[in-house]
Amino acid sequence: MTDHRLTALQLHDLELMVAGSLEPVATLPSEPGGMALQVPSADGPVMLLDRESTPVARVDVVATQADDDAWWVAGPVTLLRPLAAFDFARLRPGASQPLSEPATMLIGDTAPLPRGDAPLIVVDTGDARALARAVTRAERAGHPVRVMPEPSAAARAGDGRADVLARLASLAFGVSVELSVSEQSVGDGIVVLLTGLSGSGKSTIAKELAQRLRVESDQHVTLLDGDEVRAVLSTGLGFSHDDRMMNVRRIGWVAALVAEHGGIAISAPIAPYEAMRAEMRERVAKVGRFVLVHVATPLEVCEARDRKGLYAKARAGLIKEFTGISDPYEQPTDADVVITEDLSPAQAADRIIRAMAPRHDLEYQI
Ligand SMILES: Nc1ncnc2c1ncn2[C@@H]1O[C@H](COP(=O)(O)OS(=O)(=O)O)[C@@H](OP(=O)(O)O)[C@H]1O
Ligand SMILES: Nc1ncnc2c1ncn2[C@@H]1O[C@H](COP(=O)(O)OP(=O)(O)O)[C@@H](O)[C@H]1O
Repeated sequence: MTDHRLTALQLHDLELMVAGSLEPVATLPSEPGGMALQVPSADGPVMLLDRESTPVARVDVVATQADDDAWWVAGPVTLLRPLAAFDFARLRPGASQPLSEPATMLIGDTAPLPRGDAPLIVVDTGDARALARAVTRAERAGHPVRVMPEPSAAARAGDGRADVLARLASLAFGVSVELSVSEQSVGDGIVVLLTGLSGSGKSTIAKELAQRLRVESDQHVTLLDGDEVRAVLSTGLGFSHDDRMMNVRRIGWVAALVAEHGGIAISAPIAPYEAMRAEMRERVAKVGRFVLVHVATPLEVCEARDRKGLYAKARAGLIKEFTGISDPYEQPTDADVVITEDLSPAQAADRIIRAMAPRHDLEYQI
């Protein structure tokens, strides 16, 4: 007897066999479909162990194929005990809720959601976090959702993967299946720059935005916190024209790096000068998208808020070169989004998210 610890996808194979969507037979890799098992020896039956090393099924080997110093084995699979529950069990094959058709299957982390409330099929690739995010995103958008466990055969199918998944999903859920495909590329990175006076609400909105995107987007989100930037990245810099230019240049450099690697960077410096914002836009445009958000709370409102007492000090001449009082704030004329003070931070985040997804604005449901 040989033990074989199943991979996440091979566990899906068993799940589909139990649900009746896959033949209950292990196959050789040269045969289409089924579970292909490579084991160190081909003597006798193979015991299949789950992720906790519990024996869950047995393969009675009827065919073998040598491969370097291992063997591929094939034969009927017998389930020995119920499989441990999979994530979102209620949505998986075998849970037998009828689905209206046609259903759309999302392939890839950023596949656009269809309009309306058409049923969606999310693929479980074995990444629990990605699955949770995809299901949450689709359910929040009001779609009935089912989860299709990716079988090992789909992963082996190369370019044919999407077709294998669609065919099996159609079988598993009894509906015709359309595909919505996306593959994330480097150019998907985004930099959001929130600019505005001190106290305008940049940090509050930036935090709200980061929180929302961490749930709704499949991209990694980096919040370049203002205080942290000044304390670490720009330590030693003050508020002279040149120091501010350098501060925002550094923020732009880090943010562009995040975008270059496919992430979302959110930054919220005052960024008072047109030239520094243009420089950041130009730098980011080479690697991803740049979204300029003007938090346009008027000076009187910011000054009335004066949370840190800085405006009072600036008025009293105790702080020199204070933006809006004794240093200029050059109003942006090229903002992608303008946030007025009548919007709540949540409404402001909504607007920004819409502006971030111009190509398929239903990708982020608001
Ligand atoms: N002279 C002067 N002018 C403007 N702001 C001042 C100044 N001195 C200190 N502070 C505090 O520093 C925060 C602004 O830093 P930033 O890095 O965002 O500014 S800049 O983009 O480099 O212009 C800003 O914080 P926020 O209120 O969060 O905007 C101020 O609290
Ligand atoms: N609609 C609003 N949007 C954002 N902040 C608001 C709003 N209304 C009131 N505030 C308050 O204004 C202050 C803005 O501070 P902050 O977000 O730190 O601004 P900034 O980062 O631009 O200096 C916070 O105390 C926040 O609670």
